Amino acid sequence: MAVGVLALQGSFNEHIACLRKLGVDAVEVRKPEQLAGLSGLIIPGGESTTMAKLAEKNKLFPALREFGRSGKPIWGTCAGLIFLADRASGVKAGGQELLGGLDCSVHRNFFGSQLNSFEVELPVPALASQEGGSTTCRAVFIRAPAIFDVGPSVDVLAEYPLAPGQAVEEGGSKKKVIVAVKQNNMLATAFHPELTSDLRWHSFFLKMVSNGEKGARVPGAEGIVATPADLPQSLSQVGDMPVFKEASYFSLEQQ
Ligand SMILES: NC(=O)CC[C@H](N)C(=O)O
Repeated sequence: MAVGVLALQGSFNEHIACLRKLGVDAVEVRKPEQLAGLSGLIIPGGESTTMAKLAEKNKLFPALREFGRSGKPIWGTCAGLIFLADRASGVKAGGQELLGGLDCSVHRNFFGSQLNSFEVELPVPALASQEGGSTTCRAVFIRAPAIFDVGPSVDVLAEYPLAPGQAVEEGGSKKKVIVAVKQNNMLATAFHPELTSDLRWHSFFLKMVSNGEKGARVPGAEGIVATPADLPQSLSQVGDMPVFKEASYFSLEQQ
């Protein structure tokens, strides 16, 4: 079983490393013909407008759409989520091409700029019930999008309760937004599991791939998502990952 990672720009190397840690053949995809023979595809985070331009330049859109239509699993993280969405707001002037297929409305930069990037311990009960382990995962949000609404065949796997006064681009009255979903053969997360050592999202996706997933619902996804009432305890902001602390420590030492 080989899984492709769209390798036009963004965090494709990190996804490939996670797949290899799980013993899966990972293939970099830059051209339409490289999709042949793959059982699943990851579209990484990065910058969705740039990624769309590069995909267009490499004539990838028809082959990517065909890949999704054939029922093969596709997982989009962050920019990859925007790519998969049927509807996107907050896009750059002139718009951007979307792959589509995922029945949701996404705001491209909901949480703001790079300076508004953050990490949280995010409640992920549906993931934990399938993969075991903690009922939260460390979620890294970098210039992250958010999902405002989803169609009836979409399972919501995680929600983010907005902190009071949290700076957002749109929808200031919202109490929570959706940050992880699954619809048939499509999985999407607004955050970056590939930047943490928790491999459960990759393992979750690989189960979709090995099941040749076409339309399964996530057992129990409905009604077990965290509510805003869980916020103080379960959604506390966490500090930078140790790797970031070390990097700043070394750069201070060298000055
Ligand atoms: N980390 C990310 O992938 C950020 C995505 C970014 N908001 C975009 O427009 O593509």
